[in-house]
Amino acid sequence: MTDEKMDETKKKTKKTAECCGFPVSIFFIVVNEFCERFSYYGMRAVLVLYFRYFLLWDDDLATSIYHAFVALCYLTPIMGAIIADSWLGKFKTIIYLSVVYAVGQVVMAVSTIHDITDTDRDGTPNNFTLHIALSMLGLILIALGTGGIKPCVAAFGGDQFQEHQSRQLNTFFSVFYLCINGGSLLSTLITPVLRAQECGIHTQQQCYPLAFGVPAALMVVSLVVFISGSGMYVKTDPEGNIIWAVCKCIGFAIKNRFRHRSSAHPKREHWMDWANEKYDKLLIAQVKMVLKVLFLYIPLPMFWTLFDQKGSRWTLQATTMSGDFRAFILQPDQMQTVNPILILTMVPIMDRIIFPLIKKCGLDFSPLKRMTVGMLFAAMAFVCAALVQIEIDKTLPDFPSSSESQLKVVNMFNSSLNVTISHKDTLLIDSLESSAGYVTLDHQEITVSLNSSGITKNFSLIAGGRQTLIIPSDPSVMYLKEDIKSKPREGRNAVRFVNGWTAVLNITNLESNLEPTVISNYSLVAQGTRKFVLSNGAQSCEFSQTFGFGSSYTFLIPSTLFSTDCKSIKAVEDIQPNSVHMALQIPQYFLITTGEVLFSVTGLQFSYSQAPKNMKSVLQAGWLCTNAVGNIIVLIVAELGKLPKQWAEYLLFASLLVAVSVIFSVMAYFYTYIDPAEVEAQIRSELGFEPEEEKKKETLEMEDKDKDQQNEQEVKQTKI
Ligand SMILES: N[C@@H](CC(=O)O)C(=O)NCC(=O)O
Repeated sequence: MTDEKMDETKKKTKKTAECCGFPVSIFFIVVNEFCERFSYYGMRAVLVLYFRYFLLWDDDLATSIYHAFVALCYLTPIMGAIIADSWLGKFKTIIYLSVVYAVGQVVMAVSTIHDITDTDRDGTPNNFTLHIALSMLGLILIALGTGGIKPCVAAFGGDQFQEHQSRQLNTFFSVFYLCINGGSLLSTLITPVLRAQECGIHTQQQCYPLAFGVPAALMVVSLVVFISGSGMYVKTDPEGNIIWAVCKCIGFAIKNRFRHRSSAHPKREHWMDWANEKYDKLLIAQVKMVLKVLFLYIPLPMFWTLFDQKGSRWTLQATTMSGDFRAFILQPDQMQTVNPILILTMVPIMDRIIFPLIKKCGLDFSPLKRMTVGMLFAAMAFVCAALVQIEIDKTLPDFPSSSESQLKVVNMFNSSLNVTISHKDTLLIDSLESSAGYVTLDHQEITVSLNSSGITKNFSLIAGGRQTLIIPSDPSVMYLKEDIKSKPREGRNAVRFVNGWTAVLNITNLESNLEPTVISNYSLVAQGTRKFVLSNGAQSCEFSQTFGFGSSYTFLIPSTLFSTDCKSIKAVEDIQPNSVHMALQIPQYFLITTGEVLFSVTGLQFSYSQAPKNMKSVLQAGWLCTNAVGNIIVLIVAELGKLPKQWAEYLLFASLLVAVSVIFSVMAYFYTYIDPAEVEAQIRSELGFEPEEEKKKETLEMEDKDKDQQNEQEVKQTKI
């Protein structure tokens, strides 16, 4: 026997150090997972904003690239599993791919430094191509790394347990999940705060380098922690190119079945038995086990399709709600942290109280039943989301349809005006006032007549748009300005000013000085009381306004501005602030998280326990792939399924998941749980093999004897 083989045998029989019944090496693995998930979720938390506000992509492109990246992160586990199971083993795969991951995070952080291409020092990069290229390279490396190590880390953790530690193994998967969510919670809270800081060499900008740099540092820490535990791990070696062997075995079975399709050939118990002619019974049995589980996975992506929308659709829903919790203000994207917070509390409650209680009541709550119930919880979460959406819709403005136009009129003239639109609607508007709300018109070509002065003017409105007609102090130069026709993003407030004063004004928060009679572009301001200082160089005054979430205002500045110390400024509300409270999202978060605990934590354990020893990472990868497919479904639905009402889309998803969970429960009913080790041992004994370890020990002893005999012979020969 070679030294290598002897080492391997020793490794497999190695006794690991234990603490409270757990292998000590587990400590390094869970800390590693905590840091890695911090790195991943921290980066993900600010990614869409980076696309939107640094690379200046539009909403659709930013969302699509974001979901494509998430999908890629869950597709690469297949590659990681192949490398681990057939080439490097889990330990080395985790180390090498973590290096790729850390490099990716560093490249990503570098790509966010605007100063590297800001040659004219105006605060915006001058070479977007370089930033885009670097960030795409960074994201690809991150996806390779995070996805590649994902199936290996959980399976590697599982490998650390001996047979007598099966109870601890289940606890390990729960603790593992807690670490994932601990990392995710902290990073989702911290990185948005880091982003909000200002930094830069030449100009101060939102600090994306810090927001991406900290996750990069955590990834390096994760790698160092993992390497530190090196001496303690049980490292099982790869067992050859198992995936290729499985594919060949399946291919042969199909080919052989096809060749013997005539009724003359007796049927076999399982179609994989058609591989009997060429492949050994053990491999065929292992393939059957894996296929049985993979078949069960087919309906699972639908769960992830719903689950992953908490990062997109639900966050957008939160932007139309009020985040004022009195003691603190919650931003729409921070609402996502409710999920990891609930996970951290619910996993222990489920593990310690609910599951033991169910068991005590004599109820059978097997893993597949848990997963089915988990799906139903997720469906209920979407029903809740639909109900909340209906409440929100009641408070949303009626934005125009694509064939309609909406018009508001602002009177900056020094007396009341009768404004007639297209000889039909007549509006009486006082000086420094606006019409009450928007007039909706089903045509775009309009005539506006100011009855007292006899001025008449034709305008062409934007179809599907909202506009304001400004009548300045000289009504003959009245003009149109386009208004926003959706809620301002991220729960902020859109404000603009109409300058009715006689000269140019400088207003804080506005990009440039405001000419007389002109209306400014929108500026976005956050919730709270905001102060605006207006000055003309010689005089200045300030006024304050308290904003909620998602409102839009036009402030009318009168000619008496400085004589009234800004008090005569008139606020016109174009879009009312959000009035439905974000707390209403808590029930849907609670339901989806309960679903996640039942579905995801159980699925992770199930994938590990039902896989043959040499195919554990393969099944972990298969499990993660269901997540990738779920994200791809989100992408497709976002592109194709444009339902007119958001609540209807939520209900559609809920119904689809209920239908899928019924199918899954039928499939689960026919699934028989197995102990892969037992099945393998049974087949080995049927084939006349002895148990693996015994056999190896015997081989070792026999080889030792052989060596002794050889030595004796050599000695004899030398004597002769
Ligand atoms: N609950 C999620 C984390 C989050 O969305 O913040 C989770 O546990 N995901 C599993 C994972 O492996 O990241």
